[in-house]
Amino acid sequence: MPIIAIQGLTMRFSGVTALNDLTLSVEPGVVGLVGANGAGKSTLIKILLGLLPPSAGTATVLGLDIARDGLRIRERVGFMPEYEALPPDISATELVVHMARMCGLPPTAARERAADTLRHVGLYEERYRPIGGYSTGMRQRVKLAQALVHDPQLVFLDEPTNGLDPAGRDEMLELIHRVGSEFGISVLVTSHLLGELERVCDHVVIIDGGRLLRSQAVEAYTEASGVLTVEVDEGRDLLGHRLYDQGVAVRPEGRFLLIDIAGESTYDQVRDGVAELGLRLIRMEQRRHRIEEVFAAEPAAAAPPSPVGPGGPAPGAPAPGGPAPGGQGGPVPGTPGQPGQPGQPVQPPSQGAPR
Ligand SMILES: Nc1ncnc2c1ncn2[C@@H]1O[C@H](COP(=O)(O)OP(=O)(O)OP(=O)(O)O)[C@@H](O)[C@H]1O
Repeated sequence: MPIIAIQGLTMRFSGVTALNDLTLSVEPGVVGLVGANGAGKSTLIKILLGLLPPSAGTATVLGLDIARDGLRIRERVGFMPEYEALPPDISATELVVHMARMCGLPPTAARERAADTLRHVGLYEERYRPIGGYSTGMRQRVKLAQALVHDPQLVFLDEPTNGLDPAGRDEMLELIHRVGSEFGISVLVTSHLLGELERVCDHVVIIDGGRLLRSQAVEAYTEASGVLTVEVDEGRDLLGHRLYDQGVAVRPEGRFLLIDIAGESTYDQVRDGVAELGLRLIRMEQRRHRIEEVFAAEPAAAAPPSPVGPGGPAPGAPAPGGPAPGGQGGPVPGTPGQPGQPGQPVQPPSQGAPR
């Protein structure tokens, strides 16, 4: 049974349509909800919690109707809001115990659950310090702890990595992964960065302007491409030139050669080339797409690759064709990069982007 089922959900504010006829079904697991700023993510969460009545449409959360069962939904669902309103003068323990009591836990159980939860999020040592002295990363963890303290079946995390440095972001993503895998709690996590959710989610939903763009398993976004990544110990350019002379579409990228697969013969040509040149083959594998490549800007995506060979880029020069396999990826061409942020801000897909 889906944990969230949405049918024709529309939310109009004066002059703004935040959600536009959204229909979506979400199965248990760790699910990413990705969209640019203003795409409608927070509005959707508020509606699903039964806090905001939609202009049109229906939805159920854990089988409960958002129009009738808001209170019961909020008993079973934890919520980590995007914006913080944490009281600076009290400790994490006081706040999280208070939230547990608000959820109906008796005093002793509330204290025990709060201590456990603060340990899980890595705040156990600091739990008696006033929140006002916490770093951004610690405050995000307090927000996560209060969302988990009543042992929900499902948790909504709204931009949990906001404001975190790369190390803090990695730690938060690891925590989110553990919430899903170790605690068995389903997660709906929002982000405006495609790349970071790819690492922790089973499924990613992409919305733009309140409309659904895509909803599918992460593997479906990252399916194998028609490009072969080849790495040799030394002699990358020797091999590249040889393949180019044989009519193979080949281009350098970092220490790799990227080769368009024309069929089984491409593998044979690479293998024969490596053997005849006496090189040591380190890797030959079909490259997988990264989610953000699906949304790469049209002009760059359409640019013809430069071959290795006459007129091609100098060995070692940055090559077109996207991020290095297994890397974090550079900025989408034509958009400003976000220093220190893995993944890309979501770009509305260009006209020709696959859907
Ligand atoms: N209470 C409101 N009154 C008027 N407009 C609103 C209200 N709440 C949200 N909006 C508008 O609805 C649209 C969607 O906002 P929402 O906060 O859901 O987006 P988001 O994807 O969560 O983005 P962000 O991460 O920037 O918050 C935006 O244009 C926003 O300005």
